[in-house]
Amino acid sequence: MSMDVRAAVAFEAGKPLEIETVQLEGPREGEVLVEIKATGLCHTDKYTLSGADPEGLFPAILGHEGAGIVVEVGPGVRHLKPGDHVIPLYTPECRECKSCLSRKTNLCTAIRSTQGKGLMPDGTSRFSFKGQPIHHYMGCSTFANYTVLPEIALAKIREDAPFDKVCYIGCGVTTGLGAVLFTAKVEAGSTVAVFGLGGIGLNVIQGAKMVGADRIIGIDINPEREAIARQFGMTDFVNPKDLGPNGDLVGYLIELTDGGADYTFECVGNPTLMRQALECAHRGWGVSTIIGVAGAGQEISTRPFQLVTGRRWIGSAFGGARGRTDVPKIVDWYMDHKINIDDLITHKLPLEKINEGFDMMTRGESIRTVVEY
Ligand SMILES: NC(=O)C1=CN([C@@H]2O[C@H](COP(=O)(O)OP(=O)(O)OC[C@H]3O[C@@H](n4cnc5c(N)ncnc54)[C@H](O)[C@@H]3O)[C@@H](O)[C@H]2O)C=CC1
Ligand SMILES: N[C@@H](CCC(=O)N[C@@H](CSC=O)C(=O)NCC(=O)O)C(=O)O
Ligand SMILES: [Zn+2]
Ligand SMILES: [Zn+2]
Repeated sequence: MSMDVRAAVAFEAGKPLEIETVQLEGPREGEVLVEIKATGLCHTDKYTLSGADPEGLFPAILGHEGAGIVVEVGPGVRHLKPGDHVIPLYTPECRECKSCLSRKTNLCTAIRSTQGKGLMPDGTSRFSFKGQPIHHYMGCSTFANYTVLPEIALAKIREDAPFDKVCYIGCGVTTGLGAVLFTAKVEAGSTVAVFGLGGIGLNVIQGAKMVGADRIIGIDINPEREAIARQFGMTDFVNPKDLGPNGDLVGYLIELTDGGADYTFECVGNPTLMRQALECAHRGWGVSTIIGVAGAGQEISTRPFQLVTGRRWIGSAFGGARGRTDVPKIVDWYMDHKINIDDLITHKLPLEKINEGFDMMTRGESIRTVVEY
């Protein structure tokens, strides 16, 4: 049986999303139908819509930062029931695959190949429009008021958590906090440099403050980001534009930190900044974590000497978090006022105005926009 749902459809790269009524089939074996109550707009959605994502497929229903309620479960679903509150996981946690069992990574491989093709694990799509299939996106497709996901791609959360806030835990909050806590494992007393103070970078700052970093340096070309970053724990702000057209950002940061930062994070998706973030990490022990997603064909480079002399270059997806295990805990942190989400959600829109949310992101006016259904 299929149902009508409201969705913002990405028909073509580089074109605005179009609000349409599309058809959604019910859940099959191991799948769950979820009513999405709210979704955040992440830079990654904009990146894929732009056409820069080598895995980008069209038409598709984008969105991967949602929260909602289970409506129906398919055969074989063991851990969820109608009425449960959930957060969709673009990084699932099956607890059975080689990656999950390794305990070395959060990158569950159980359904990654079909997810990357915009399909459910059985190789088909549940969405269609005028009889033609529409691709799923990152296994989530939260820009629709109902969606279907595999059970292993849903974190069950407490029922008193507000959807319009905790949806952000579905990507940005977990990515930023997790990169500090689970990937880099920043210690108290550290010096941290954060490149890019958007929806991800501000959560890196929040995480660094949480673990007791002494000094937290924020780097952004948007001067509007200074005040909010200071509110979240940034101690020093650097606008690379203030250094002039030939400014030496790396040299400036090394001097500012007496030899380099213990930990640096790239939260923009710009290979030049990735190099700068590595090179301003401290000789001998500095760790630089790439979070930003770069466009198709882009590559990173540095002199191998930078690594020979003890800097380490690592990356983090979904903050290294194991979604079904860690996301409910992060929801608890929010409910216990241990983390601040409210001040990062700067705008709320109905689905019909979703393109305005992306326009504000492009102009640097919003941190996170949330669409409430
Ligand atoms: N690895 C992962 O798991 C995830 C990666 N991402 C990626 O993280 C990146 C950031 O995402 P959001 O914070 O949502 O984006 P955003 O658009 O909210 O923030 C980007 C920030 O970077 C700043 N910026 C742009 N160019 C800059 C430059 N040359 N120097 C310094 N600052 C600059 C902007 O002013 C803005 O404040 C994106 O590439 C996104 O795709 C997002 C979520 C998860
Ligand atoms: N599809 C892109 C890469 C996109 C990417 O790196 N995604 C991140 C999450 S970004 C969230 O906002 C991620 O978790 N990647 C791991 C994964 O398995 O996709 C490309 O092909 O370059
Ligand atoms: Zn995201
Ligand atoms: Zn797995």
